[in-house]
Amino acid sequence: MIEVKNVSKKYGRKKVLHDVSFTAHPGEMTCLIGINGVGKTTMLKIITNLTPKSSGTVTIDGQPLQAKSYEVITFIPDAIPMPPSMTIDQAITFMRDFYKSWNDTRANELLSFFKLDRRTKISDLSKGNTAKVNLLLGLSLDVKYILMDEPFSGIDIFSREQISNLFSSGFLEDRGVIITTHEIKDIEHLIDKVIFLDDGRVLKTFDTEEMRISEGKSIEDVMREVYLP
Ligand SMILES: Nc1ncnc2c1ncn2[C@@H]1O[C@H](COP(=O)(O)OP(=O)(O)OP(=O)(O)O)[C@@H](O)[C@H]1O
Repeated sequence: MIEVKNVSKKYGRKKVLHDVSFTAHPGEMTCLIGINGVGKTTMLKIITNLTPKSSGTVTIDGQPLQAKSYEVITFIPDAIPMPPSMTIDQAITFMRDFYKSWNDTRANELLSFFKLDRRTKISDLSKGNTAKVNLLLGLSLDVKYILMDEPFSGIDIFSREQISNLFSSGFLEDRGVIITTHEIKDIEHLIDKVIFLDDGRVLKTFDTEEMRISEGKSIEDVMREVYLP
């Protein structure tokens, strides 16, 4: 389990996260929802130690993040972190050399799922295909927890559909996923737990299935109540 407890973050004098607490579990998709600038990316970067927190604690399976944690958790940023001059194949080789947890079989499955040609240069890919390669590089690591920052941002409806199909097709297996988004339409059916953020604060947290059963509400219904009172 990933446990975020009373985490606050300041950039200079600006406080961007206020006492944020939540948990994310293996086998579940936890979604951080909020408009641009509420602190979603900062939260993911704090969990993976890419940015320091000002206070609070983060533990992964009861342990604070340490160098070997990168074999259990990965962060997929909203833009591909590889040079545009690389081919997909070179990016794969880089990842394979760098990470012990790299899984070539999974990478090959993803290449065929997305119908990508490994000889293509990243600079020659469409926005949608760039997003798919970015996901492929992260999802091909055999890690227990995957953090994804806005995987649907700025891509066409067909690419969004294909990525959403991938998420529901068993590729995520029993891994724990934390995903950020400001539009839940494409993945609403896949989300187990929701954390609404506003201005760096948790507004509401709920289990989607429980909410559907007890109050008959979808995530979008609750969103309207929370953000448009
Ligand atoms: N390195 C930084 N230095 C100073 N301020 C920053 C830095 N990174 C983010 N911020 C500020 O922190 C706040 C939260 O940013 P963050 O990127 O975490 O939000 P977000 O919810 O992910 O937004 P988006 O959906 O636009 O990515 C914003 O006001 C942003 O301008």
